[in-house]
Amino acid sequence: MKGRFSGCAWRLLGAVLAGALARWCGLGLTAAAAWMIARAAEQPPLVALGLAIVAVRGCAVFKGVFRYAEQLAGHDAALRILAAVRVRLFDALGRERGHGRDASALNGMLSDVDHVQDLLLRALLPASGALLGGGAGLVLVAVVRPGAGPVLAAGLLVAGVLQPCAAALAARRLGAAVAVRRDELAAAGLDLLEGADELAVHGATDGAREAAGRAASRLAKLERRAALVSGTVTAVGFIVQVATAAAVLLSAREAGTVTAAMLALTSLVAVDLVLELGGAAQQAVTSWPAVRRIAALLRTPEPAGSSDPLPPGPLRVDLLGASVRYGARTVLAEVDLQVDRGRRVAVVGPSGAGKSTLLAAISGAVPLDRGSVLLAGSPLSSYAPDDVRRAVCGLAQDAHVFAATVRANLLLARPDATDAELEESVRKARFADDLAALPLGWETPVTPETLSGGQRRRLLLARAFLADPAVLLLDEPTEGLDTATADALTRDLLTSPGGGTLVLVTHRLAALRHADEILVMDGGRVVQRGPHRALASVPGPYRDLLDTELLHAGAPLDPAK
Ligand SMILES: Nc1ncnc2c1ncn2[C@@H]1O[C@H](COP(=O)(O)OP(=O)(O)OP(=O)(O)O)[C@@H](O)[C@H]1O
Repeated sequence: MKGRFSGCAWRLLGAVLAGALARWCGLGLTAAAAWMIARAAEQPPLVALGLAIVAVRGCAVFKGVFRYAEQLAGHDAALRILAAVRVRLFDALGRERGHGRDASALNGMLSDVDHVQDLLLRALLPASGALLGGGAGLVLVAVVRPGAGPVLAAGLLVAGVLQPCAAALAARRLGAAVAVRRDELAAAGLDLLEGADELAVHGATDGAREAAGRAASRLAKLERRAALVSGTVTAVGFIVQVATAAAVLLSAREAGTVTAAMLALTSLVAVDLVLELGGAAQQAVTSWPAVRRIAALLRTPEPAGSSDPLPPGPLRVDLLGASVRYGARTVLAEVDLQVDRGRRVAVVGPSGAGKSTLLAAISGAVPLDRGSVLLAGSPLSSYAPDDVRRAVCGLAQDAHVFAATVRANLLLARPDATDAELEESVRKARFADDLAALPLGWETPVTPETLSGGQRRRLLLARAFLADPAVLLLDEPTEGLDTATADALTRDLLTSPGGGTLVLVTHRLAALRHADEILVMDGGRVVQRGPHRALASVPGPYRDLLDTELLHAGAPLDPAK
């Protein structure tokens, strides 16, 4: 991969060189043309203009050739770099597996990659061309008329430093504000489109439309301001350009009309070249944050070269002071957990207690802020990520049903599963009746939209059973089932022989008397732990949850029995 980047560096250097040559030809063309026109006014013999004529033709031709070469080499280098960055980005994403990224975050990342291209083609190449071109103009003027050199240098300084700084500042301030307003408008538009039915039902369509209108006018106002600032910066650049050329003309007037005209026009072009720095600075400011995000992601450490093999059968899981943070918020706080091989642990607690996060921490799908996860006594990182993925999995809240047949959706977990194993998995997951009702049975094509929430969950549960991992993590597997079926399924999970080590997140407590241990979580912490009988017999959060469940079921509050 390094070789691929260094190959791109050479191409990029070639593009910079071609860009510089194109600009030097442009300067040469202007200087020669200006000299030729001014000299022609003196009506010399044609032969005196011969060299200038050749120079004008030559510079004009080569300017186009070099410009083309610059574009070709620049785009070639940028596209190669982009391809290499994308490959590395997907590798890095694979390594950090999930880590709280959703589809829109991934889309954002891919558009970040496009900024790498913008930075190269719209900032780096124009900036290098501007500096090399402007510098060459200065050298030419200073050599022909040393006195005019400082005058042009002053003009170049204003055009090449102050103007880009002003442009960058405006891009930074207004660009960020415009992005916020654009998001606001997009969100308001989406609300109007996707929530049209609900808005109509509640008579809130006009209000939502007005909110979107207000967001649109706020954006338009800001964009007008941005356009005004950008126009002002461009106008100032133009004034600096003309003023510099006039000042050079004045300072060189004693060198004769021909030389003075040539120097003035050369200065005009030199400042014009340097003014490209304004656009380059704007682009750099816009693209830099995205490029930094990409660079940070690419720094995700490569997996260790060698990895331990995972022992066969159910595996022991240990969490040692595991903490997870999302931004400034701690959602899992120093959780300790030991689950021996083949043991079955249930996790309960109110919504937002951190139960799903705990499962994600065990599987390594979210990075720990502090603490560690051990699998069979060794840190997760000591095993190959693919081995961990296969050994520690199950049913996550955001598990996906693929647009394929029921059979294909299940075989994804174990392509070599027999029909008997497939049938056993759907029976255990209570999906058999749903399957029988499907028009083509196992061969029925399904999508996330064609199944009900409960059916989707049961199909995914069947897939988790079929996978039969060494550590089975189940997040609310009984969601969408009636309470009797849900309790029967939970009881099966906790009592049937075989299977891997189980960590089960559930909100139904009725069948938990069969669990080896129950963890009660609240606010990211384990607030109570123990077997059902012990927890149910003392006042505390578990007893409260149990009382609530029994009250809802209309049963007497005698949970310890
Ligand atoms: N990707 C994320 N970014 C930011 N905060 C998150 C993210 N995922 C979860 N959280 C927050 O972490 C906390 C714990 O979430 P978690 O999903 O683990 O709770 P839970 O106990 O499983 O809840 P529920 O029973 O409702 O599924 C919640 O407050 C949630 O808002």
